[in-house]
Amino acid sequence: MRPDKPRDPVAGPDAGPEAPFPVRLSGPVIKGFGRGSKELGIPTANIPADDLSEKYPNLETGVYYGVVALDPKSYENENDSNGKESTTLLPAVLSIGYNPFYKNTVRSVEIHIMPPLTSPSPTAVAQPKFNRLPDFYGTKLNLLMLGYIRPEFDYVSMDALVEDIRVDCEVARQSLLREAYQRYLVDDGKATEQVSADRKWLVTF
Ligand SMILES: Cc1cc2nc3c(=O)[nH]c(=O)nc-3n(C[C@H](O)[C@H](O)[C@H](O)COP(=O)(O)O)c2cc1C
Ligand SMILES: Nc1ncnc2c1ncn2[C@@H]1O[C@H](COP(=O)(O)OP(=O)(O)O)[C@@H](O)[C@H]1O
Ligand SMILES: [Mg+2]
Repeated sequence: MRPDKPRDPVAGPDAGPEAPFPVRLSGPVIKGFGRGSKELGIPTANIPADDLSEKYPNLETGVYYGVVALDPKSYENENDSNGKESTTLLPAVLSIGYNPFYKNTVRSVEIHIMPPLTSPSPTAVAQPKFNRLPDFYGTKLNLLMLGYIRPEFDYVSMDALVEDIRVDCEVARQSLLREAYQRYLVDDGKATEQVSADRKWLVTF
């Protein structure tokens, strides 16, 4: 169960991602158990977890934040109205694990894509409206994980799970708004070679 104590507003060092981050994951968006949108009102794009243990044998289960890109060849976003392919980088919060509340027996990677940091946050309020995009099953997704938020918990109720995910969205947002993290989303001209290489990886499909 979740420990009964207040949550930190940000996660990870202000100076920027600390080892093992950034962690790169990618894969096609697959079907999950169909609970995210229907039961929780929180859509999560699931990607295969198969190669995790080989690529990152020490990666803990838990909740993380980072940046995602969707392959523009199969996913059109609002910047594509002129027919030109472009890739938008978006903030994300995700869980990797067994969803103790649902007692899954296989590990899953579930990514909730949030609105751009320049838009008002829909989860800053007690009655949140989680971000919803047109479906993009089958689209290739690149994810750069930048920090760890918390372990996965079981909960006394679905409302308690939803409230904790709402707070995760806010923690992810506040964490990514810090300069050393925001530069993965927006080119501020101050990116190091490593940050530029990670940004380039994100938009390469
Ligand atoms: C940010 C975030 C945090 C989550 N934390 C937990 C958790 O602590 N415990 C849990 O059982 N499930 C957690 N989940 C997983 C949800 O239960 C899961 O997304 C839901 O079961 C939808 O599954 P589906 O994609 O297979 O439909 C979390 C999901 C997200 C996006
Ligand atoms: N903000 C979002 N973040 C992630 N996926 C979203 C979002 N908005 C819409 N989707 C779509 O919803 C699907 C996930 O919904 P969900 O109810 O979790 O179903 P599933 O159990 O199949 O993963 C994603 O695969 C994607 O196509
Ligand atoms: Mg899902």
